[in-house]
Amino acid sequence: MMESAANSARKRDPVGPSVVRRAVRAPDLIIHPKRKSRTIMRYIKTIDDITKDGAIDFGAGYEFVERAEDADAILMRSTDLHGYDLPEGIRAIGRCGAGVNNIPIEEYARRGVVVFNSPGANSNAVKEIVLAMMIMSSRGIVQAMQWVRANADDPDILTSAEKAKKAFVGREIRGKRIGVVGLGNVGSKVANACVELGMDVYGYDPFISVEHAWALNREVQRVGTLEDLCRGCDYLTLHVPSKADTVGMISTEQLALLAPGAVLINFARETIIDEDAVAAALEAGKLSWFACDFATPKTVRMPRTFITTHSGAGTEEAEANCADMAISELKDYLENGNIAHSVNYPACSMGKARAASRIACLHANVPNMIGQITAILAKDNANVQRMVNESAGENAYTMFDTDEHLDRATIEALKQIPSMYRVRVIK
Ligand SMILES: NC(=O)c1ccc[n+]([C@@H]2O[C@H](COP(=O)([O-])OP(=O)(O)OC[C@H]3O[C@@H](n4cnc5c(N)ncnc54)[C@H](O)[C@@H]3O)[C@@H](O)[C@H]2O)c1
Ligand SMILES: O=C(O)CC[C@@H](O)C(=O)O
Repeated sequence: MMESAANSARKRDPVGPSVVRRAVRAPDLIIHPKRKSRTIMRYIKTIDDITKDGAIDFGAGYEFVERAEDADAILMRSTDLHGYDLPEGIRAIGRCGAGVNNIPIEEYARRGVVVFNSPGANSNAVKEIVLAMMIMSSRGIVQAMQWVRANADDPDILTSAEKAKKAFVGREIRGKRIGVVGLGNVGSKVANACVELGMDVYGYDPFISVEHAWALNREVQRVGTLEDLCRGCDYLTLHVPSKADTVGMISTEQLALLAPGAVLINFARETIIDEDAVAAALEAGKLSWFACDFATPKTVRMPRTFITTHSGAGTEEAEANCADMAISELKDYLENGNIAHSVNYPACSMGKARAASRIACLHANVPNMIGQITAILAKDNANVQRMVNESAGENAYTMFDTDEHLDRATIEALKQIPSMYRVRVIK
């Protein structure tokens, strides 16, 4: 399958979604005794334009549907799902991108819906636009271009430009101090690139992963507090997720510590900064420029800003990388129950589902779940080939292969275990 969701839906459904016909649904909730002879189709609902040209490729055995009610999984980008009426049939969500503050991930976990993201898949795109913002706010590039356009009718513009150019004199970034808040996929790349550009680079990330710590250039100096990071910075760039401890983390106190005329760059989320404090710092000249990916009613009214349309990940490469990663995560989960890069369930893999049957249980991370599951299996005299149990925070995942198909009553009994959110009959 290689076509846009809209095209696909149009072909099957010329008069509207109500006539969408379904082939055999994946056996998650219903056991199909004869399913070997029937084709299993899985259905995907897309939300947002996943790629600019609409091309998304799930391969054979998948179809796009218009209505979420008809889908097994959702593939999406930045639409806010808080308050969205998620249909019961949705088992997974693939978020093409890093941030998941637009998805109620804990609520969905308790409904047995696994949410995936695509960590790192767009990080190079963000790094590049952040570097562009640093340079644009250091040199009068945009202003010079505006001057040229405004004076396009001047027959002697070559000479006039020579006189005008002193208004656009800037400064170099080499040798300047930059603070990077958050040293994950984006922040570590920005920090390393700034070292390459000859900057004095400081980083702050109390939760840095081992992988990113290893990837960091040794010249990046790590500091223990946000305040130490901000002190004396000519540039401050933000690369943290939006969550309780990061909302409003850049406010009057942090801005006051920056060097006079510093540049603030926020390509993380609009919530990370206190907008009133940033506006005041711009008015007072404490900040020379504010570059930001989020056009809010307040940011668009601030002086000396470069504001983009949440375009940090807006490259063909990043869109394709994010879609590829999210699609392969969704497919492995729908077909085999394996979980990689989930933001609300633990990673878990048992490889391809090859035994007669594979069952996945999504449940709370509470004592005696495995005991209750195995007791029910014992009653059915089921022989378990392999079983894996993983947990992450409040949620846990138990997956097992059996020699024979479990009967319907056994599946029902598993579903009735208290704190069991969902039971999937994958095969
Ligand atoms: N503008 C865009 O288009 C765009 C694109 C990608 C990511 N983003 C945003 O940027 C964020 C970062 O992206 P990423 O891919 O680097 O994510 P990531 O998860 O790889 O990195 C985030 C880093 O922030 C660190 N962190 C968490 N809480 C922190 C805190 N209180 N103080 C300091 N560091 C903290 C984490 O330890 C982690 O290393 C995303 O969550 C998203 O909101 C925006
Ligand atoms: O989907 C996008 O365009 C932006 C995604 C970006 O904000 C992210 O968090 O990865």
